[in-house]
Amino acid sequence: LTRENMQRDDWKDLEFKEYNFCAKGQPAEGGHLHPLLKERVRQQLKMIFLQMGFEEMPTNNFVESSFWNFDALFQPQQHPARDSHDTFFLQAPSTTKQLPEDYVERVKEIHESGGYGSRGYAYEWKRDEANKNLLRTHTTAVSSRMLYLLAQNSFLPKRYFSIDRVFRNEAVDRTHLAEFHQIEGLVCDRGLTLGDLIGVLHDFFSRLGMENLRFKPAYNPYTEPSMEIFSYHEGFKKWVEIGNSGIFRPEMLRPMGLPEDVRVIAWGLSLERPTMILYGIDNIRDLFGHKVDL
Ligand SMILES: COC[C@@H]1[C@H](c2ccc(C#Cc3ccccc3)cc2)[C@@H]2CN(C(=O)Nc3ccc(OC4CC4)cc3)C[C@@H](O)[C@@H](O)CN12
Repeated sequence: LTRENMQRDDWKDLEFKEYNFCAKGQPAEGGHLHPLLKERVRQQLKMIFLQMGFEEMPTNNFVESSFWNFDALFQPQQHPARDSHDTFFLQAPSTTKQLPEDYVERVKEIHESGGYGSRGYAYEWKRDEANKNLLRTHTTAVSSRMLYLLAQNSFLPKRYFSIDRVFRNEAVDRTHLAEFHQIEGLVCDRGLTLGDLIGVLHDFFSRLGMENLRFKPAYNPYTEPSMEIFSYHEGFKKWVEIGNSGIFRPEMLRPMGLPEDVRVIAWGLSLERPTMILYGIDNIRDLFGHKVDL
């Protein structure tokens, strides 16, 4: 039935089948409680950090330079996470302008030939690569900015946290979208050890109702040692991975100008995973409400 034969009235002698009032409508995609649900879990986590004496980091810049997101973290320029299959690079503005030049020089040095006891990566570090703007792939980019600032004045012990959106250029599926909220905590002080990291993890996760933790050796380019964190979930009767953690490497901290005996312990988890588990949601799309047709 076209608009023309509607206008020409010749629809009157056409045969129509009975209208089916029982036809199913379009499926109503994902519920829309999620911003409130996630916001409630986010506020609970913020309260936990504040009660533990942590200050919130300023995370209102989704756009970051590769320098702060990768190079400052001693993540080599040929690392796979840095290619456009895993990272959203910006076309405009494609490059960052202002970087602290003296610090950039020390970062170039530590990547190319090491220093402070490190061998470095022995490759030619390129400024153009560091200048590329991207959507931050982790809130650890904000942590590196905050630690650099800490080193600019006379060092004082600090506890920082952040809970904000991060972006990964990855295939989306039922439980993974191209973005999620990362939760990150860090403690910066003289002489911190792995024991302090394990202790602060027990303190933090016990406030989320997760008591018996287990730790597994892991790898991150910017932490050594690194540990995956597991907690036994009574409901599922199995060990659930609840986050990742580690001690930031000297190759990241020393070029910033932090004193040799200063250590930084840090950990991270996502906001979506706990929200899904705490509220029994099994499709991450219900949490975001994105109409992503796969
Ligand atoms: C690309 O995906 C990364 C994300 C996200 C993640 C992983 C690592 C970090 C980090 C870090 C880090 C490490 C060292 C120094 C600084 C930051 C942050 C987020 C979660 C981290 N994970 C995660 O959140 N799991 C989780 C957390 C809480 C929880 O609570 C329930 C009530 C019981 C349940 C589950 C672990 C896995 O889900 C993992 O498969 C997915 N991970």
